Amino acid sequence: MSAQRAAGSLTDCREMKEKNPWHTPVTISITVIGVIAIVALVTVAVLQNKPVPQKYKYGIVLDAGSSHTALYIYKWPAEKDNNTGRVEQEHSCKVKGKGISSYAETPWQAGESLTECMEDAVKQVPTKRHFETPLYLGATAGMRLLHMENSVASDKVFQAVEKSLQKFPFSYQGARMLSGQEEGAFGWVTVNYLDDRLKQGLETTGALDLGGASTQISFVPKNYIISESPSNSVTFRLYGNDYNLYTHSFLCYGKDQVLRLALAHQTKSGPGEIADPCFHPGYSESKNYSVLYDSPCVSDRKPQGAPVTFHHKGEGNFQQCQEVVKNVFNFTSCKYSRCSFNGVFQPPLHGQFGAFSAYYYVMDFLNLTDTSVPLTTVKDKLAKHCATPWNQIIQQHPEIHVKYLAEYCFSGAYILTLLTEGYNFTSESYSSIKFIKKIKGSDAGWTLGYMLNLTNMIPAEAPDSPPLPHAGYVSIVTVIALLIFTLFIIFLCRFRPSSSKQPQIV
Ligand SMILES: Nc1nc2c(ncn2[C@@H]2O[C@H](COP(=O)(O)OP(=O)(O)O)[C@@H](O)[C@H]2O)c(=O)[nH]1
Repeated sequence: MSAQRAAGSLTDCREMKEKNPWHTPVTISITVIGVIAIVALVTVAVLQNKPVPQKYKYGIVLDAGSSHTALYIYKWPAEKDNNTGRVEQEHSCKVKGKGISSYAETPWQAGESLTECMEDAVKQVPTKRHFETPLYLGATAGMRLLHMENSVASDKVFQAVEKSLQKFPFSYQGARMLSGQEEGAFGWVTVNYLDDRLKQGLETTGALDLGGASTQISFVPKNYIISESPSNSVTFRLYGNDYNLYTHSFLCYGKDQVLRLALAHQTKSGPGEIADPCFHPGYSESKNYSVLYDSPCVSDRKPQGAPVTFHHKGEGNFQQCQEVVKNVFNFTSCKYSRCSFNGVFQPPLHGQFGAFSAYYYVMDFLNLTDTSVPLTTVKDKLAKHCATPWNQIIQQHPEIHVKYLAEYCFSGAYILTLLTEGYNFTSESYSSIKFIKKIKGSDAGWTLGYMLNLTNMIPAEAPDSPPLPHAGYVSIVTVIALLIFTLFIIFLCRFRPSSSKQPQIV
């Protein structure tokens, strides 16, 4: 029936043209005007909503760690309101030499050490963006220890660093010491931001950071009773979601300071020689006592009348090494419902964890980043590594810094002990840890979270998203315009002839 009707109306249209010769030009004119109107409408829609060419903003953060300083340049789209565009790491630069806290006696050198990476940053950031690019320096546990030891010296180091950074054409925002709690919390923000967990309100990932002088654990526990230890809690409201984060930073439990603690513990028995199970058989070095005890983490353990040097000899025994490492933890006192170690409150572990910094360096070298491998196998592999003679290790890895190479057995044993005995990861929950260096091209660490916080780049409430993306908007306008035009043509065909036929009827 409808096909017949459609055929009928087509015949009508044909008849109409034949009977009304003036009708064709009118229809053509209307059609042309209609087409022009639609083209104009769609052009306006396309141009009005077209994204402007991508421009970027930049931010620079210097991570002044205990062992070294690293500079990170971040970049994000400039046209997003309130800087809410996705932030990515654009570039990084490792400052040559040691951390700024090692320049306590020559503070000006701390400032000077940053010059090369800063000059690199000047080249990396487009010149017209220099003056508006914020520049931050955050110092962590190395400077915390120097401050404890000698606050005048740490102030001088900060002054020297500040003087040096202000010479560059960026918007200098200050150099300051981060608290352990900030270091832990911003590491957690970085990991979850990069994984897009915050914006989407997904279950968050815990953050495990192992530095040279301190180590941090941060995660959102299940059924967390904050009042049990308020100093371990940080609350955030991000993208409209509330987070009650547990975080703790263990000063002196970074891998360099723990090595000192372990050695200091062993020198108690006899100061002339340390037969160390955590170093490879055949390893033999003469070391300086004053260097070993030159840290507030161990200074009170220095034996009376110790000689100037001691002989550090490797034994390569993983089982014994584990015992040595366990001795640096205190598991006896806990005034809370549960503790990790040294009387520090820790709620039950919950969710997945990302372990970065030295966790990654060490486990990656040892080929142990796969946490689906049973813990017993991990320990067996590490025991084999520890028992390998030192000369063989050097021969097998000529490209690796000897200091790092000598310490992997100790560091591996420390990491496993810290995770299992310290934080209570079991053979089952060990697989919830992922050893990571980067997430989507950006380094895992506290720096990105620190900058996101200081530049207000993570809003407390979820931003209003535009109702449609640009392409969607243009498509809808086009479809609606075509629909109106088609209806208009149909209307013309069906109703116009009847008025032109009337005079004939009359
Ligand atoms: N094996 C290895 N260790 C590293 C490397 N870079 C840094 N480390 C060590 O890893 C530990 C942590 O370094 P880092 O994350 O820079 O911590 P921070 O200096 O305390 O902020 C320190 O003991 C460093 O000596 C690396 O590339 N390889």
